[in-house]
Order: sequence, then structure tokens, then C-alpha cells
Amino acid sequence: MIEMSEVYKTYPNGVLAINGIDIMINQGEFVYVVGPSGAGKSTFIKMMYREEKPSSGKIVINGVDLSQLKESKVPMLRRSIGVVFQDFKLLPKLTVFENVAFALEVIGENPKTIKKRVLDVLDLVQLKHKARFFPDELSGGEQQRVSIARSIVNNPAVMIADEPTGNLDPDTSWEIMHLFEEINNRGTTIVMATHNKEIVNTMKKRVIAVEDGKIVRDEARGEYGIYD
Ligand SMILES: Nc1ncnc2c1ncn2[C@@H]1O[C@H](COP(=O)(O)OP(=O)(O)OP(=O)(O)O)[C@@H](O)[C@H]1O
Repeated sequence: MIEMSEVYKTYPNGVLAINGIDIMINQGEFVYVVGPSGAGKSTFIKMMYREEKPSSGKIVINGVDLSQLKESKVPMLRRSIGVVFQDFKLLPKLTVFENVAFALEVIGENPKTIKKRVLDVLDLVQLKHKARFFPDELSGGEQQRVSIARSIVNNPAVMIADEPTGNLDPDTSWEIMHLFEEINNRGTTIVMATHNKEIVNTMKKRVIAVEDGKIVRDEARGEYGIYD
């Protein structure tokens, strides 16, 4: 569960990016965050995994009050949240297998469990046959599938994605969206910021629209709206 109450965020340069947000997202929901460029979508979702801190207000993620969270506990929070970015952020010198395994190695998981978990998630994203490849030997869609595999290898309750189809062509974007849908069907909450109008309008999920740092619309089976 994700809960925000009276959340404000002003960046050090004085920009008010979030101007009073109250929201509740239940376990298992699939939520699109839409709105014009600069509206505050990225800031909104970055606060969920503590990439940014709010200036004021309360944020509770999976029962953890982030304002009470010690810096030393931030890595533990991040392990319960899978994050996927537009530019994949894979480690170029590691193979597909190693990129995904990395998340489990840092928490000291044993090699046998690592191998099984990694091969299971690579199977889910249909890339088991490319486990030994390096990121630059893969297409954009394949790289995004590796980054999705990496984000779910810890079995996180929540997945957060910031414009995950931004660098992909329409067909590949759809493949990626079907993968997110499958992961959501297994019970993972998904919060995704996107400018992809066609996908939002076709998938009929909850839509939260952000404008000028405020939620201006929150609909159960929403539409993208009139943004570019
Ligand atoms: N690190 C930062 N320091 C200062 N200002 C920032 C920072 N990050 C974002 N901003 C500003 O905060 C506002 C909201 O930005 P944010 O990236 O959250 O918008 P967005 O809705 O995700 O935009 P886009 O759709 O273009 O990605 C903008 O005015 C932006 O310039």
C-alpha cells in the first residue's frame, strides 16, 4: 500500500514541484500517472522509493513511514520496490544474468537460490536464451525486459516505472506493457508515469493526472486526457 498525505516538495532551487498531494494506492492496483511535461510526475514517484524526500507531509509505503525511516534502512525499502526507468540503466560490463543476479548478490543470497531466481525471472521475460549476452548485444525492448527482470527478482510488493516505453517503438511498447500486466496479475502493485496516450486509453486502468504539482483527476478506468 502507498499512502501520501499533505505532501509538498520544493527543490533547493525554489521550484515547487509537488503542491499538496493526498493519495491512497492499494496493494495490487495498476496506476498510470499522466500529465504535461514538468507537472511533477517524476518527483511524485521518486518520493515513493526515497530518491527524493518531501519537504513536508507523510508518505507510507508497505507500512513503512518514510519520514521515520533512518538512512541506514533506505536500502531495505528499495529492495521492497522494483524500479524501471526509460533508459534501462543496465550495467554494461555485466551479462544479462549478472545484471539480474546483482540485486540478489548484494543481499547475500546463496548462489543456488540466485541461479534459480534469476533463471525463473529471465524465463518470465522470455530472455533465458540470452542470459550470457551483454546489454549492448540486445535490442531496446530486450534491454527493458532485462531491467524488468532485475526489478522483480526480489519479489517486490510494488513496482514503479518512469516512462518505461519512452525509448521503444509502438509494438515493443505493447510487449512491455503486457509484461507489466502479467506482473500486476500476480499481485504486484504498479505505478507508472507515462506519456503513452494509446496505451493508457486502451488498458483502462486507474489514472492519476498531475498538473502543477497537484492531482487534478483520479479515475478508476481513466483516460489519458489532452496532454502531448
Ligand atoms: N532535481 C531537481 N532540482 C530542481 N528542480 C527540479 C528537479 N527535478 C525536477 N525539477 C523541477 O520540478 C518540476 C517537476 O519536474 P518533474 O520531473 O517531476 O516533472 P514530470 O511531470 O516528471 O515531467 P516530464 O513529463 O517532462 O518528465 C519541474 O519544474 C522541474 O523543472
